[in-house]
Amino acid sequence: MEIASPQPSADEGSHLAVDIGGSLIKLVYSSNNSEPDGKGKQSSKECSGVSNDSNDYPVLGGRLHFAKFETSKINDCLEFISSKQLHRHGRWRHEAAGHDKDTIKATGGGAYRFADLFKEKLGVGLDKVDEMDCLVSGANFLLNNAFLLVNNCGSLLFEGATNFTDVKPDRGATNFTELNHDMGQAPVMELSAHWVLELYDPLEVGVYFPLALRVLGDTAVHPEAFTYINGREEYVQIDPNDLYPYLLVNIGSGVSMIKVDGDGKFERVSGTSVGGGTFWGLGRLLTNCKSFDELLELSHNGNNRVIDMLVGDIYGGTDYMKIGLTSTTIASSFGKAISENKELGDYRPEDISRSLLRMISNNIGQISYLNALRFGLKRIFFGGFFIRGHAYTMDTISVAVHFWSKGEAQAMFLKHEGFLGALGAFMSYETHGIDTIITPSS
Ligand SMILES: Nc1ncnc2c1ncn2[C@@H]1O[C@H](COP(=O)(O)OP(=O)(O)O)[C@@H](O)[C@H]1O
Ligand SMILES: CC(C)(COP(=O)(O)O)[C@@H](O)C(=O)NCCC(=O)O
Repeated sequence: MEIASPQPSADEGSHLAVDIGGSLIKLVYSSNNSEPDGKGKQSSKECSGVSNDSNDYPVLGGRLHFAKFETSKINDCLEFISSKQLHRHGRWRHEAAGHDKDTIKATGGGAYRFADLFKEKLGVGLDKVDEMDCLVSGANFLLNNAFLLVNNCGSLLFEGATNFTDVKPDRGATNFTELNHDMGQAPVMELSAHWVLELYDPLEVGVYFPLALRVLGDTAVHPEAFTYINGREEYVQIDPNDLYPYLLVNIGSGVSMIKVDGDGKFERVSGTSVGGGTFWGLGRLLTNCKSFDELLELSHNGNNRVIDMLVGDIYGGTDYMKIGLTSTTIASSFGKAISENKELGDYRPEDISRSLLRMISNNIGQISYLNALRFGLKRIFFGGFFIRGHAYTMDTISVAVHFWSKGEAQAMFLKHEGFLGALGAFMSYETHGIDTIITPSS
């Protein structure tokens, strides 16, 4: 039976795309209003029964919204779509254009698995888009557009920053001109691109909320890729003329490694079944954690050396430098568990979580490096929700890539890590509206 839904308001979603993976459902949808989601209406966080976290991304002429749900809670996701009428807008647009398409773009295995459920509950069909195509087009879009911003120094305007003193003065303060700071009006200032990169980090957006980006002269999307070295995120300026080839490693439930040579030009060159599903699945069994976040949180206070067998454990506390191994290098993940007379309950869940996270991240880093080496690729971009911007995960992956490649290959992480597929599906609409969203009105 179809879920009864309220009438949509004029300014809400105009397109919706879904990526239904083994673990999570990702939604990308646009709205025509430039107000942040939740202002005067129900935000995705507030929507009852919805266990998602979401963020939205203010772009010119509208907003792109990102939300995720556990795949096992698909009904919550359907309720969310219905409550916001996200499935209606694309359809109206199609109808207005003379195409009667009662479909929404969908990728991931769930586009097949749940097609009947979408039809039954929402009355829409799923127009399936290939998962690898979507990952690549989503990644290419983000990586290419980040550069446009970098290239447009001096032509950007921010409106609505409530307090300029909140803006970090040590970061490019000399590079902006305050154009208008009348208390009665929204302050407007001109910024250099570098400065915007810092300001526009979604992690910091809350500080400047409500913030709208207005661009004079060119497209603007915030930067996407960053390296994670010694605990520091460094944004990377990527020249679209020098973007390809690269290796895209998507760490979802499983891991896909894709060599990308251009728009729509790619080959899935490798993969591994030891990925995010392994960490969450094995971790849940071993620690009795109730959520992925709890398992990840546990790892913060864990010590992997309690369970991992180190080179020093085997070599009586000394290094094995002849082959480049220090005494603290992990010789065997979880190896200590065989040599001690201990049961699972004797180990702290924190230590188990830490060892597991380290083992899986390190393994993915090494396989990625080998595939980069195989094809002579210098850049590896990591996406997928396993990463979750988590310091230890990114650090382990970076160290694994750096250690083996001796700095020849660079590991980079994508800010919209888990939304590549959904974004790619969104962009597969013939008129997805992204151009109107990010192109400044004259
Ligand atoms: N809230 C969450 N619930 C479950 N898994 C999560 C969550 N956040 C991150 N993850 C991790 O992300 C992985 C899924 O990543 P994702 O890119 O969405 O892949 P998929 O498309 O296979 O669902 C999970 O296997 C898990 O390791
Ligand atoms: C089958 C998949 C493409 C599905 O994508 P996911 O839902 O995991 O994001 C992925 O799980 C995968 O690439 N697994 C690894 C399979 C292998 O190469 O061994």
